[in-house]
Amino acid sequence: MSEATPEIKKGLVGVYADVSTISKVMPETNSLTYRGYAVQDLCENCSFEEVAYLLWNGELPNRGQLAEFKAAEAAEREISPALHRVIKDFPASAHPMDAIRTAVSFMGMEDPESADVSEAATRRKAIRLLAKIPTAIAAAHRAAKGLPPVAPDPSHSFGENFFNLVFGKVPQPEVLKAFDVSLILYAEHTFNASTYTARLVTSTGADIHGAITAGIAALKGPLHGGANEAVMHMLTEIGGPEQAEEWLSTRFDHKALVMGFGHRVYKSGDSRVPTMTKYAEKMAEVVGDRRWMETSRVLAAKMLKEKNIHPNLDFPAGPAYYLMGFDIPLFTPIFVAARITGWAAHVIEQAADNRLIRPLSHYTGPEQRPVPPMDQR
Ligand SMILES: CC(=O)SCCNC(=O)CCNC(=O)[C@H](O)C(C)(C)COP(=O)(O)OP(=O)(O)OC[C@H]1O[C@@H](n2cnc3c(N)ncnc32)[C@H](O)[C@@H]1OP(=O)(O)O
Ligand SMILES: O=C([O-])CC(=O)C(=O)O
Repeated sequence: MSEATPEIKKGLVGVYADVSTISKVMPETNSLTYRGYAVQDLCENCSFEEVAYLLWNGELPNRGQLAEFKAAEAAEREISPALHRVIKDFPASAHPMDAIRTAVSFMGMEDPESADVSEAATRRKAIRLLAKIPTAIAAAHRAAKGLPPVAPDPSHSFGENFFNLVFGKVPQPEVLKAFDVSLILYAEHTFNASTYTARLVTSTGADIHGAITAGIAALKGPLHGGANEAVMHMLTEIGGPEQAEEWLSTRFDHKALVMGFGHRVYKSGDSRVPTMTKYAEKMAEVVGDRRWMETSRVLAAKMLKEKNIHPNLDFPAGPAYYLMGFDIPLFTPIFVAARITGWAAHVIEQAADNRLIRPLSHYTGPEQRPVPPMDQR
């Protein structure tokens, strides 16, 4: 006798899986707060380091707390000679997301507190991850190009350090500000797929390096963080605003996805897009190349008019990073460098009030049957 099919929430659409005090997405007003502060307000008034502190501690830091936090992060930026050696041996063709996923897993094996899942140890490990992830991303990127790594400079801010590690120099203030804004916007977004992955791993009692390794694997997918790279591949394939309408019509004819559009939660606009677009426009001005923003404008207008689908954060972030000079395969690793803050906040929250995450599946395979002898199969 077949059982009645229970209600299945495919993709867990609309399911509340837990409570959280970290951030709030309000799709009805296209808004987002971190610990109660509007993300736009944080972008205009805070540095990425202040936002990282906020996510991990629940309140913005005062001057002394910020100085202490920045010093703790700056002191942990070096990666070990063993990790440098491993990175040098990565295949040059490896995707940087696979490189940083492997590097974080390696950092877990080296971490002196690897097996300690107490909150105090997890917080110390989170700082080490925040500090070392840019060093590993940049070392792998440069090794794949046959370049030596650049040593982290503890006198640099988080953003300055990232540019210096990748390019060996720090850009002008407008570029640094746009980069910092992108990190703040990418830092946290409730129970998205990668954060939920990190919480699920944490729910088994596993350590933060395991949770973040899994989070990075989930973020790489083109339906999630990988979309910021896909957006730029799409824009370069289109070539310019003149070709954008026709290119999009062909996508519609093939019922193909258009990268950087749509969102599971926001259906009438992603809270972060106006701010990121403003800073991507500034990058276009700084570089003196409006082609990508013009192409984006044509695509967004036609998507809205014909499909009623809005862009998500990856849509303006892609061209912003391109205009800052980053190679396309570095875009999702930059997302990792930012989202480690949100992931770690969720790891800490999950562990503090944990219950193993284990949903049910409704079986629709063959009825129970005996194993036939080999000569009857
Ligand atoms: C930081 C981030 O992770 S933001 C997300 C980044 N991802 C992307 O940009 C990839 C492209 N977008 C998508 O694949 C999807 O919009 C997702 C995965 C983000 C959300 O998926 P869902 O919530 O399952 O989509 P949703 O149910 O709202 O889709 C509704 C309809 O719009 C269509 N749609 C949604 N997004 C797109 C898109 N980007 N291009 C074309 N059609 C789309 C769906 O195919 C669906 O059509 P249907 O009703 O004819 O089947
Ligand atoms: O919330 C989501 O599903 C995806 C997203 O925008 C993010 O992780 O920033």
